[in-house]
Amino acid sequence: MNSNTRIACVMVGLPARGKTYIAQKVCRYLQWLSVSTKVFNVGNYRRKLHGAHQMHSFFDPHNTEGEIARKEAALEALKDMIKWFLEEDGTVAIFDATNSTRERRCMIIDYCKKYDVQVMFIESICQDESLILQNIMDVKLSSPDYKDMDPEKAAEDFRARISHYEEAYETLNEMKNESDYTYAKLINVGSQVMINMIQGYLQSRIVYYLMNLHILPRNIFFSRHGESVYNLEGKIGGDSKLSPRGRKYALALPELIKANLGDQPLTVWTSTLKRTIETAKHLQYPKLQWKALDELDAGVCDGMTYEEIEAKYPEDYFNRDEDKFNYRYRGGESYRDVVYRLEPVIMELERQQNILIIGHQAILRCIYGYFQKLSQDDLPYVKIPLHTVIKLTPKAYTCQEERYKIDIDAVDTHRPKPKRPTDVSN
Ligand SMILES: O=P(O)(O)OC[C@H]1O[C@@](CO)(OP(=O)(O)O)[C@@H](O)[C@@H]1O
Repeated sequence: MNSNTRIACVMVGLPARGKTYIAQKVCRYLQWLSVSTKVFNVGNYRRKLHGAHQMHSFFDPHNTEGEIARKEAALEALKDMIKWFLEEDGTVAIFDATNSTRERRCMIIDYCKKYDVQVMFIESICQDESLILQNIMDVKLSSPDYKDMDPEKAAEDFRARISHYEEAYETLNEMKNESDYTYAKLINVGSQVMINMIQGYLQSRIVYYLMNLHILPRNIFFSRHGESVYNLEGKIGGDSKLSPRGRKYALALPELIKANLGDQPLTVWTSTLKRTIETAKHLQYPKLQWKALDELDAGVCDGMTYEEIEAKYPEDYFNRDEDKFNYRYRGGESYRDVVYRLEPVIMELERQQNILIIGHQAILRCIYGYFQKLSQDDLPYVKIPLHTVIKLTPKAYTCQEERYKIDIDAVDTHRPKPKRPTDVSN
């Protein structure tokens, strides 16, 4: 990938079409892959410049004052975006606004051209009235625009705002001077994607990701394998079997899943290692083994205890705690390496509905970190205990989380981040 690549993903579409949802998802996906990415939400600039409580008339295309004010907000956001590219070495900016007229899109293209920023439009079209309504209820009414307002009045005002935008809305159209624009048009998120002039690696990754997104309700379950013989002995890696308590956990798992899911369909994903396959043994669902889900490779330290590593490779042991995300075991992997190898798993997870992943400590940390937006500092230390099922339910912009601990004892394999004496300067 060319390190000078700068891409502005410019959202297009009427209000309440899921643009912000898509913007946030793409941002998270790229940040997780260590691509420097940031969302610029023009609504926030508008509120900062012109106050939060603008009623629908502000958005009327015949209201010249409102028109000027909205353009001003867009320009402010554009300036900040360019500043971010230049000063903070940004790679992908997501410009989140309606950008619903050709004039506005033309202005953005001209502005970005000057700074050698590629523009990729992402248009979201939604024809499903019930989804639009749900979006208004779930997201828009809690926006700062409608703080302390009667929800019915707020919904009415928001609908009037949409009508104003509808009046002026021009969909991306290759017949109307937009034939050389780079864009992806999403119709009813998850059902149809049309693309034009996509170029380069990053743009195609983004399009592929957009093609896999859906907004159907579903649950993602995570469980580590039951306690393994190596866990009991404090050894890392390896391919050991379950301990007697681990086998008990495997027996108890189906009931917990059934109690949560009822008769809904589910697919179980495991790694290719014995301890996850054994844990999935009693689950009566379709199963899939992924090599990509195998535990972080500890290289020369595989099969050792942390104490043995500290004694034999003290420098490595220290370095790992200094920067656990980037530390790569000799002949093995780092958390960063694991994130890259899990990319196809995330892509497939986005496409699927109910999935249970029976995985490993480091692997589940990386996948959980994607959904819960953990930083690279926190991700390698997050607690994913044995004999616990984590259920994630994706919501508008967050993931609701529940944890179910099965009452079967297991060792604790979590090592907290060691506290180093802080630098005392006077
Ligand atoms: O990154 P740290 O915190 O060492 O955790 C990863 C380790 O977790 C372990 C257990 O200590 O996972 P698992 O139980 O899946 O075998 C090791 O195999 C693995 O090296």
